[in-house]
Amino acid sequence: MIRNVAIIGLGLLGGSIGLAIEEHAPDITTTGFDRNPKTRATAAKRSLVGTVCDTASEAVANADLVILCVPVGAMEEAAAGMREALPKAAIISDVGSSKQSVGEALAKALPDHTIIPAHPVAGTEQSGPDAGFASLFTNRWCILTPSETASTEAVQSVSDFWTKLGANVEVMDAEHHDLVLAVTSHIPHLIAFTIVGTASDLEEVTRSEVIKYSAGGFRDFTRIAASDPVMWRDVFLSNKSAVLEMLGRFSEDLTALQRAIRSGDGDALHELFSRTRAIRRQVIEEGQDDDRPDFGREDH
Ligand SMILES: NC(=O)c1ccc[n+]([C@@H]2O[C@H](COP(=O)([O-])OP(=O)(O)OC[C@H]3O[C@@H](n4cnc5c(N)ncnc54)[C@H](O)[C@@H]3O)[C@@H](O)[C@H]2O)c1
Ligand SMILES: O=C(O)C(=O)C[C@]1(C(=O)O)C=C[C@@H](O)C=C1
Repeated sequence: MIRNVAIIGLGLLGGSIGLAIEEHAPDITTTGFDRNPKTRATAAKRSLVGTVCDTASEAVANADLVILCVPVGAMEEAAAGMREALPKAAIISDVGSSKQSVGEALAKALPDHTIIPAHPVAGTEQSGPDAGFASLFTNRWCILTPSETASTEAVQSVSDFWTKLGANVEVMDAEHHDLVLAVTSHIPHLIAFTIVGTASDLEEVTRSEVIKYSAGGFRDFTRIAASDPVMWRDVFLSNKSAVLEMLGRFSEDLTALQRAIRSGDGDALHELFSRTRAIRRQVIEEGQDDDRPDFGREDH
């Protein structure tokens, strides 16, 4: 039974977890720490957690669940920094977007603790302590990637915790998670970063034209391409092999499309676009789309 949760990193994810606990599980007490003093001040002002602490050690001292909500590349350092202050029975979890390297980093930093890595597949392009909101995880997947030897009670506790916050929980092998998320999240972001970068580098089209005519598809790409640079740098560096594997497949398919356009093969284009349209319809039918008008969450 989880009663005290410590949240390390009080940005979009950490703040949203704090607010979601307050809304859905107010009997759980929350403490939090962020290494940025300005973030700590905003977190206190917005009451993202019950107590904002000045050190990670203070934040974790009474925790039975510690959730690391820092960029993937900062997980090991953040975990090692609180080692001495951690209660022996505390479960350590995280929200990192890649799982294999984070699981390894946490196990290395805290070899004597129970580690249950997690990835709530929910977010926005916003970051920082002003960006969090309580409903972020409602009806979203949260994927747990425990090692084969992890305690089933600890997996159940973390699963129950995320269910309380409104998420649907799935348990998966970390390697498989990284392959799936490479294609459903990481490469889509890479494509958005690339296309927005390409458009802004064009000599024949002015920057003001790019901004002025960004009403349709490109606008959606600019939202994704506005995502946090530190977070995404770390995602690509930590999920290198799965991203490169999926990028290889993507490049082959792109080359085939290039050939179809060059040779005027309308049937090939029509066949692909019909297939992708059917997938979109399935995504909507299965409730994986929340019909945000421009896929944005500017209203939060
Ligand atoms: N943004 C998303 O859409 C999304 C969705 C799911 C998972 N994630 C994952 O969640 C994690 C956090 O992402 P976010 O969007 O909340 O980022 P964010 O930038 O909003 O927040 C991260 C916070 O961590 C703090 N921090 C960095 N290093 C620290 C350290 N050593 N100790 C204490 N605090 C530290 C930063 O000051 C910052 O406030 C990342 O691992 C990311 O991959 C993000
Ligand atoms: O909706 C968005 O803005 C997101 O990018 C969220 C998104 C995703 O790709 O689905 C981004 C990274 C996370 O690890 C999980 C969720």
